[in-house]
Amino acid sequence: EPIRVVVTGAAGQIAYSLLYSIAKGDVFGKDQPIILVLLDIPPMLPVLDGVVMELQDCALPLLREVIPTDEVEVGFKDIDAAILVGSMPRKEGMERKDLLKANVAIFKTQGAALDKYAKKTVKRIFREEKSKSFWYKGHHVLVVGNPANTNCLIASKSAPSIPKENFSCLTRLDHNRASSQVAIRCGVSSDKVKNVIIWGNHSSTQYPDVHHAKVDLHGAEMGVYETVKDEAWLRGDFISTVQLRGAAVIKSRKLSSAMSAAKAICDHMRDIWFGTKEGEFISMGVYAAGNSYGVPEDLIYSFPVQIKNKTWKIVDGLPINDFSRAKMDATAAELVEERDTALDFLSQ
Ligand SMILES: NC(=O)c1ccc[n+]([C@@H]2O[C@H](COP(=O)([O-])OP(=O)(O)OC[C@H]3O[C@@H](n4cnc5c(N)ncnc54)[C@H](O)[C@@H]3O)[C@@H](O)[C@H]2O)c1
Ligand SMILES: O=C(O)CC[C@H](O)C(=O)O
Repeated sequence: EPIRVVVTGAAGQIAYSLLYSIAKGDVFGKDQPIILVLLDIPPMLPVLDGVVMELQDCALPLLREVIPTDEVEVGFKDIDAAILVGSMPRKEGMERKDLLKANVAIFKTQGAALDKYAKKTVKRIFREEKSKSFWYKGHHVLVVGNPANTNCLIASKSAPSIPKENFSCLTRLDHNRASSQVAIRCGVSSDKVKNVIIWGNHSSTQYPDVHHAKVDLHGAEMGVYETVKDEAWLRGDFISTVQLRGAAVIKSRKLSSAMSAAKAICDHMRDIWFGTKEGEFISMGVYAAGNSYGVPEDLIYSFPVQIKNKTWKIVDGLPINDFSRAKMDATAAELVEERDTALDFLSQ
């Protein structure tokens, strides 16, 4: 049976890099037929037609149907996975939270539409509770549009019939950036670095943490701190490079990142579908309720996560030193402020 995957902002630049990878089986598997639903706003329908033509012209065997639309009831009907990209990107000099007013309304509307039209698949979700950790099976809504954490929280709050655990936001791009910076520094390929963590907000307050990360150096697994042997870099330029990378790409390209964002979306969704590797964790923004790190509960906060049977679980019990604690709290404080501002906008 084909699965139905909706991508919003389908006429935009991230979607242009993303749709081919999804349609050729990089995300949901090489044997999984797909119906791609492309949602954008009415003025972009002519552009969507061009995207449909190109997808057809790729002659991809797994792609059974492409449905372009500007209607949420068509876009979200019976979906198995939703990738919510559609929104405004920031320009040079803006912070991601400057997009809050413009974008948060989109995610409120789309959360409500998911609640209404995506119900059939949502009912297939079941929930199993294990002490403090929660495991869920089900279909997934990934929020990419910025400010991604707060948009995700608002979409989820606007979809009360969908469990919060079926929503996540993209911090995998930051995770990949952190892994790659460490790999370059150690002179290894990026697949030799595992278990970096992005804590908190997909913003310049995010905390890229390598205290628990490992590098495979010629077959020997080593801690990143002991391998890099440069605490000043790890606590200084490494962190700021990852925190400010989005802005650096905009400054250079005059457009926000798209190829790397699309790759990160594929990594994120593939891990939801197929699980994370044994002994490894990845970063994603998830609902903070029940976390063991003292992060305020009513936030979408990026944590280290392991995924099995399409269900994610925050990795508990990692020791947190004072340096990390302060940074984790600072990014949480920003998220609290963003949430309250967003709720304020939406109530006006
Ligand atoms: N979380 C991340 O890591 C990450 C990474 C890169 C970009 N982003 C964000 O992703 C978003 C999209 O970036 P882009 O470069 O593709 O932008 P873009 O401007 O190229 O494309 C955005 C598309 O969204 C469409 N759109 C706007 N409102 C919509 C709505 N209500 N419903 C459906 N579609 C709508 C636009 O018409 C446009 O086609 C931005 O907010 C950007 O900041 C997030
Ligand atoms: O706003 C930006 O920073 C650009 C898009 C994305 O969030 C990124 O991290 O590259």
